Amino acid sequence: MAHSSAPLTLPVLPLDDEVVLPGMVVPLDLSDTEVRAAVEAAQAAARADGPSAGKPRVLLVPRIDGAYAATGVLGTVEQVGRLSDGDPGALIRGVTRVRIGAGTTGPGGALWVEGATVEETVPDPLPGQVTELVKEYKALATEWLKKRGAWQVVDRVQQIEGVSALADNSGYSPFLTTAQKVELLETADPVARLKLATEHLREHLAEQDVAESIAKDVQEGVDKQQREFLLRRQLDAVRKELRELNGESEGEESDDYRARVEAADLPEKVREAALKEVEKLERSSDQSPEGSWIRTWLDTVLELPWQERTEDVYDIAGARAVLDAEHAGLEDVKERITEYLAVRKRRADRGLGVVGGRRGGAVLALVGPPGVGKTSVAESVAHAMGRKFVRVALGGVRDEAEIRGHRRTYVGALPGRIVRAVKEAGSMNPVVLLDEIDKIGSDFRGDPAAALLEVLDPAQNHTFRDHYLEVELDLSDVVFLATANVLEAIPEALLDRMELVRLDGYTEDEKVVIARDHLLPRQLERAGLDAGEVVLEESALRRLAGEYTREAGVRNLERSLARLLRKVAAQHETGERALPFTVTPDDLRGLIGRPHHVPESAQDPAERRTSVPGVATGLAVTGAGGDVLFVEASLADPETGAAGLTLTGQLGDVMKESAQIALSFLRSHGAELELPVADLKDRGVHVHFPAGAVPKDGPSAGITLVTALSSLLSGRLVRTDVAMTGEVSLTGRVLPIGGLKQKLLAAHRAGITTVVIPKRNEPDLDDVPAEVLEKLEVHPVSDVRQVLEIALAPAEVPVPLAA
Ligand SMILES: Nc1ncnc2c1ncn2[C@@H]1O[C@H](COP(=O)(O)OP(=O)(O)OP(=O)(O)O)[C@@H](O)[C@H]1O
Repeated sequence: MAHSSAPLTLPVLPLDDEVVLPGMVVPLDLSDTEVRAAVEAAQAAARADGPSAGKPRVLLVPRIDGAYAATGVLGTVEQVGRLSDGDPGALIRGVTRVRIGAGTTGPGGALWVEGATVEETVPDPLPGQVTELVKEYKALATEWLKKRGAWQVVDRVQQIEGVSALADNSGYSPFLTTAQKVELLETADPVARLKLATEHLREHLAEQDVAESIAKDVQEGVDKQQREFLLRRQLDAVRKELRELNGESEGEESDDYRARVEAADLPEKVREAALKEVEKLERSSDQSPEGSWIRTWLDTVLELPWQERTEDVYDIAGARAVLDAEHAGLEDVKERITEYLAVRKRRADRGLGVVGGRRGGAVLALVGPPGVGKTSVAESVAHAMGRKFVRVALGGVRDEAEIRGHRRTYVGALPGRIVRAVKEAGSMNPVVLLDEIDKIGSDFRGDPAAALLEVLDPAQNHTFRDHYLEVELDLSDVVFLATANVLEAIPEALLDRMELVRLDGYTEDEKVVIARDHLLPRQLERAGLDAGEVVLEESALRRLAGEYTREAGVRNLERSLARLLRKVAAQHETGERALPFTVTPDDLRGLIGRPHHVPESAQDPAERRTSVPGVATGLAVTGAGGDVLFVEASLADPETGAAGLTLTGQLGDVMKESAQIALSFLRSHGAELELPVADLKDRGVHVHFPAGAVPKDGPSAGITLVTALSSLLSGRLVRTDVAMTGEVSLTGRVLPIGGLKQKLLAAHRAGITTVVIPKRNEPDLDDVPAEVLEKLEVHPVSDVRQVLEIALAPAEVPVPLAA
């Protein structure tokens, strides 16, 4: 509430861009003529009024853009003197609002106006809202003052009583604009004025909060940057000193990836990707893990032979000569490889790509037992083509990432083996041997075979994408070869893409030639002996192959030769032996000990495996090539033994079933064969396949099982010199089997002279080397009864039946 009263006439003191509210005390500069005129007029008026007049009075009126406000403040001149800067000044106190009326210019140039003081009324007692308002204003003002560190003023503000005085105190606030202050001046109602003042204060505090938090953020950012900058400077200094200590020159640290990428001969897309990484690297700090990932990646990319390729030698006759020079025998294999090279050459001549698609024969797979020369034949292919050779061992690979790489985000990520192989080769068109492709597995980590399919597929492999590398790699010029021990274990889809080349193993004659022409010269060199210093008689080599080793390949033969030569070299060094030295079969024992493999037929009859009824000799193919395998059968005591069929020796399901079939056949047909099959009724049968640690499977032991059981029941021995292979049906038919060549080679190695084979395998005999067939009496049969006739020794031989 406010109303005007008591007319006054006072000299106007104009305030430019300044507002004084009642209660405020302000110093004013008297060197300003208008101010001085007003003050002097007020002083003169006071003097004229005599001693009771009180302090001189002026009317403080804000003047904005030359226009006076409608309300002013009556001010008393408290003091006249000097201001802090030495100018004459007056201290004026605002007292009360005055509404301005008409004006005239008076003595001394001062403007005199008439006015009426504005009376204010504040409700008493204060309504709750107003008390709250007072509290709020005081709280906000306190907060603001504290922020500015104006602690001494806080108490004064807290002590101000009266709504009007409190509101007018805000006139001191430096953040209020002149217009806002004029508004406060012209708001006569104290409660409304306090509301206004509170709002301004609240707004200002809020603005300040925002500004502060921005400032804080900015400051923190600046601090961090500064810290990082300083640390980097220190790091650089330390590095420099280290380099100096190590005698390196500046910049030798080949961190300059950008220059390296720019200088490298990279395909356009790869260069783009690499430069992108360089940018990332430049942005990242030296120590960040990302930086080190990027460097490893860039190193890999820079080391790949993107534009390197070797010139192909497409001289087919020359290639054949290389193959012949490096390997003895293996006629079929060399033939097949020569054809493969010839087709490649013709297609290359016509500008055609590699033969692709299913069964396209893009990949030659060399299949055969260990040590038959698969790896070394593959290496010869590379020689023959004039290409680099790299071997990728796949045995035991179960993780797709091994082939295709780990994503870069993975800790310790690496490119896959294919990319590593290309890097190792140093050319984009090497011969890559996928070794032991039959030994890849698959599990929850994905299917490596599927990744390999992509690698081998000519339709896809020109844009092979390794997860780590992320840029495409063209594998279409790579010649892929594969090796495997067993065909059955190669994943079907892969098998589909391969052209198989079989290496079944060597005959003794072939081994002798290989040993003489290839293994011996190599091992002589390894032992530091000159060619011709140690010579092995052919019969010595033959015994070495036949009695000291029993294998499809020549790996152990090579080892035995190495052992022998080391021994001779040592003897020569100690003066025990003069060189040159020709090794005869009789020298072997003294040099490398007793032979490990004596043929069954050469054993003392009582020592032979087949010296008791119930044991027959079978032929099998394992991962190590063909082998002879015995089958032992026994009958349990009716009193103590368990009934039924017991099988031991790590058998697969198919083999177990063929044991059931053999037993069922004898149960139903035994009587015709004059076998005491009644024994089978209540006595348990146990069949065991020795070499129990080697897993065995397949149906080809069928006729061996029937023979062993028949021998057991009849008490007739199985002939020691006979071995057999064939599946048997419930009616006694003999069904064909696989791996005939390997089996016959094994039989020959073991000193077997008679073999029984399924009639339907007769055509396979063409693959068996003539020298082996010459030494073997082969009986093709179609019925198991024929087998028994051949294999069981005559009944007259008196042997006690083992219970
Ligand atoms: N026909 C051959 N002529 C000359 N050397 C041979 C012949 N066959 C094998 N070799 C030699 O026998 C050794 C064994 O061969 P290699 O390592 O290539 O066998 P592999 O079949 O690859 O065996 P694995 O399946 O265990 O890898 C090699 O030193 C190889 O040179």
